Amino acid sequence: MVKAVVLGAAGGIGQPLSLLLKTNPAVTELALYDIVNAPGVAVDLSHIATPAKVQGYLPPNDGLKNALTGAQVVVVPAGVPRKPGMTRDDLFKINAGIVRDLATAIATTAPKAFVLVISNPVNSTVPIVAEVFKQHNVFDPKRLFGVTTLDVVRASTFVAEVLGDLSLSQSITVPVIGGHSGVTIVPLLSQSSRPLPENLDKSTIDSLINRIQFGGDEVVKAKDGTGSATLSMAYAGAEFATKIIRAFKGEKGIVVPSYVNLTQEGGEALKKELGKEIDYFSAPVALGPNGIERINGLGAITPAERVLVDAALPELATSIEKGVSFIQTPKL
Ligand SMILES: NC(=O)c1ccc[n+]([C@@H]2O[C@H](COP(=O)([O-])OP(=O)(O)OC[C@H]3O[C@@H](n4cnc5c(N)ncnc54)[C@H](O)[C@@H]3O)[C@@H](O)[C@H]2O)c1
Ligand SMILES: O=C(O)C[C@H](O)C(=O)O
Repeated sequence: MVKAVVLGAAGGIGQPLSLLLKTNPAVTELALYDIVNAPGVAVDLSHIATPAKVQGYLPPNDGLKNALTGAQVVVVPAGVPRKPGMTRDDLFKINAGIVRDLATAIATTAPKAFVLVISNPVNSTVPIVAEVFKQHNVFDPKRLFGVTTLDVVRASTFVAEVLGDLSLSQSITVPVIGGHSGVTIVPLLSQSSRPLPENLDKSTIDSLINRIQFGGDEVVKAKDGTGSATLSMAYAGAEFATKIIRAFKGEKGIVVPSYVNLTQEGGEALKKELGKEIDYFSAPVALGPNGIERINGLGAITPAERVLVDAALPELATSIEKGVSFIQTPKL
């Protein structure tokens, strides 16, 4: 039995993500919570002929608590998206409080659930969730994930485009490490499961890296003020949730990049490799029934990739500190 919960289920990501979770036969219960429209979305999805029993919840009458009760997996795409000209960090002002309040509800109602954070800025919202859980003495780093899968999906697609054959995209995996914004997104093209041609010129490689790092801006610009990536994010979020559920149900050998807390198996070794005392980083993690079993290291990265990692660290550290102090600093 797997109960999955989507917080922010009526939004641009929430609706298609809920649809994809409803089509996952491993999900037996699907709870959809939003401050608006969730019951309608739930009734609509409930007519789909798959096992999950779907229920929608709004804030009144303990809606959030009832949605979360008994949850194994909680996916959080609640919050505002970017408009052209904004950075993800510009969303902090609104989304930090939303994520804090939802994390408080998860910590008190479903503290053992796997929490998958999509709301931006991910580099700060994941530390926010961790600090809230610490305040409630229920923090387990193995169960908290920043969803960076869209960067991985983009890397597969854009590499396949460079290779001139989109049909390759589903078989190409490229580890994307660091964090989830601009220069903190570090694709390790040298570790692509399908090597790039050796004679590829530097400007093609540089623009490929730049496109993966700023793929989100490409969508924000194209949507022209109406939001950011929703459909590709729903696909990526469902892919990630499916892997968490498969590992939870006992499948072995699943390794996925995710933005995680480094106070756990493999974290110290990774910090040594990074050469920086940092508490969160996106790296490939090995999954098991209790969440993260081990954080993997960087592998054999090239000197050029090392430059990208070094460039990511200062911004990451600032974003982490911003999230942590949002919870730790007493409000006047
Ligand atoms: N991690 C990633 O790769 C990634 C990718 C795309 C978007 N995002 C982020 O995901 C978030 C959502 O994007 P979207 O396009 O779906 O936005 P959206 O505005 O379409 O949907 C957000 C939903 O959250 C709901 N919401 C707001 N406050 C809430 C609360 N307190 N409790 C429950 N629900 C609440 C809204 O009612 C809305 O339905 C944004 O912060 C965006 O930046 C992250
Ligand atoms: O770009 C955004 O603001 C949304 C998301 O983080 C993305 O990468 O598409």
